[in-house]
Amino acid sequence: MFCRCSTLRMIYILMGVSGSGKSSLGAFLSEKLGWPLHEGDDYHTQENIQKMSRGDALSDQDRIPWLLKLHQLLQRELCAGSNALMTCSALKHHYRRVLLHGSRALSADPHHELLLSASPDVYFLFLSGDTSLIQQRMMERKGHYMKAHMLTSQIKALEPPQSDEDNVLLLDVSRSISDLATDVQKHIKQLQQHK
Ligand SMILES: Nc1ncnc2c1ncn2[C@@H]1O[C@H](COP(=O)(O)OP(=O)(O)O)[C@@H](O)[C@H]1O
Ligand SMILES: O=C(O)[C@H](O)[C@@H](O)[C@H](O)[C@H](O)COP(=O)(O)O
Repeated sequence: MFCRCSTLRMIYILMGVSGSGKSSLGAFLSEKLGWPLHEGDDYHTQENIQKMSRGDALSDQDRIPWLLKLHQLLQRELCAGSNALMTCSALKHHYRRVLLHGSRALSADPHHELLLSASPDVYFLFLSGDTSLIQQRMMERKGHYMKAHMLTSQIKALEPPQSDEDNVLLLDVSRSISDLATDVQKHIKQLQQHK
């Protein structure tokens, strides 16, 4: 259950395929806003990391326990009344529901109204754009277990947020990190005005 209090706080989940810029934008925003950044990849099991390092895509079974851990972390931040940032690929609609609603999303009817409604204070920043640009950046990225050829399976798994997910800000990966951060800051201002 999400805590509801009157203090203004928000959590952004930076989502998108590997190489889309989640960590880069997350680190930039964390520095600029002074908000903590939780790197979703830090919560993967060793088995998941080893699997991805071997070049195998994760399955739903691999990801669900990871998403439940991230859900708990989100809840702790919300209950503490903190602003925070989190990176998480959150590739599928179901994964985003698990992040927002935890185990309730596993047992409930997927079309249940509760699960389709936006969760207050939690927004997704969806980094999306040209596949060849992302692939190029992954090839140039040094020392990461996720190699560029894994992008194909990431894109195959991706279910871009549709209109029933109205808690999403779309960000184009071709833009500079500082321009993307400016858009996020504008979004924060708009939310503050409407609180
Ligand atoms: N908007 C951007 N402009 C230029 N380079 C970027 C941008 N976003 C990410 N990169 C670069 O692309 C690579 C992948 O970004 P990263 O933040 O690691 O993605 P992710 O966390 O989604 O896997 C990094 O080397 C990063 O420096
Ligand atoms: O759901 C997944 O398949 C993983 O979470 C994946 O999307 C994630 O991208 C990797 O953990 C690599 O990490 P980077 O996103 O930092 O490349």
